[in-house]
Amino acid sequence: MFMTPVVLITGFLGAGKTTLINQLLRGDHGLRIAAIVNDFGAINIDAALLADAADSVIGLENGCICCALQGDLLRSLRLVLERSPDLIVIEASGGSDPRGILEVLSDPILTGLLRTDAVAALVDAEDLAAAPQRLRDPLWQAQVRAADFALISKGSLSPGLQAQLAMFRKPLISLQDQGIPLALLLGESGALRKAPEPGRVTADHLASLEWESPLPLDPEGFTAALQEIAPQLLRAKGWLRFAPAPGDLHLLQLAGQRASLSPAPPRSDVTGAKLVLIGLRESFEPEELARALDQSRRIG
Ligand SMILES: Nc1nc2c(ncn2[C@@H]2O[C@H](COP(=O)(O)OP(=O)(O)OP(=O)(O)O)[C@@H](O)[C@H]2O)c(=O)[nH]1
Repeated sequence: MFMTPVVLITGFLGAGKTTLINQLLRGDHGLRIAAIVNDFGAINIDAALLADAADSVIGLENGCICCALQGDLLRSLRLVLERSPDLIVIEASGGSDPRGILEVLSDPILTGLLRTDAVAALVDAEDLAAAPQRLRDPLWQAQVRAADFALISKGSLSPGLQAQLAMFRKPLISLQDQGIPLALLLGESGALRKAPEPGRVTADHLASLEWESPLPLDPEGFTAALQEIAPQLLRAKGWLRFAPAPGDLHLLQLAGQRASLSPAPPRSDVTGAKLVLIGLRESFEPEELARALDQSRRIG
């Protein structure tokens, strides 16, 4: 009997999971791929970024599919299976411990319907170089430990970091040098799998804020606000319009040290701005962040 293969993509905030899945969906493999994505914040940005490329996309927001949303994930999987895709890709939020998701995938209700083919962890080379303490983050470690292999994004790891990562005993694949390992992602990595250690790490050390503006922003005010708040942020993403040309929608991406704005396809639900900001709880001040961003609404 055919069992639908499932690929789980995990990795820390901003490591490149959505980017990888987009490339996978658009690849020249002829497969009908369904995607299930889970954003850390309440605004479902990843689902929108993948919507054009997948056979079907289900976005699960406002919670984590490794714990609070386990039931939603199970329902989504059953819904997606009705469409008989060739492959299901699940993007775990950067705040998930993949063990909770693997638990759902082995739920007896799904027995005989799907099989977990690959668990890949994205490892952000830029982020590790700038913040090597990430290697000690229990959530980051849980994501790498649960994976069959690690995909290194955003450049190469220094020899020192490579040696530290080697302690996790996972095959390391450089996306920059080796490209996307389609064979591993599409079915040949099951042999690498070992049962994950029991337990679950939570994302209690992370905090998030959803910030919206009904009005377009002042570009200079926004740039100044972003510079001011950047030290508190691990990740920010969302859509923006600026006052001089409110017809143009922009996608903001901030991951680690890098921020970018790019043109985004039209959306009628964003008249000004819709952003999700994520940081470490110990240094994350939502009121302060909102106050700084509110300033960028003031034009002139
Ligand atoms: N230079 C470079 N940038 C990348 C690469 N992969 C992703 N990015 C950029 O990193 C940012 C975050 O990428 P995403 O794919 O959204 O990361 P993510 O892991 O899905 O993020 P979350 O779901 O928010 O945790 C975006 O600005 C991407 O364009 C890469 O291999 N190289």
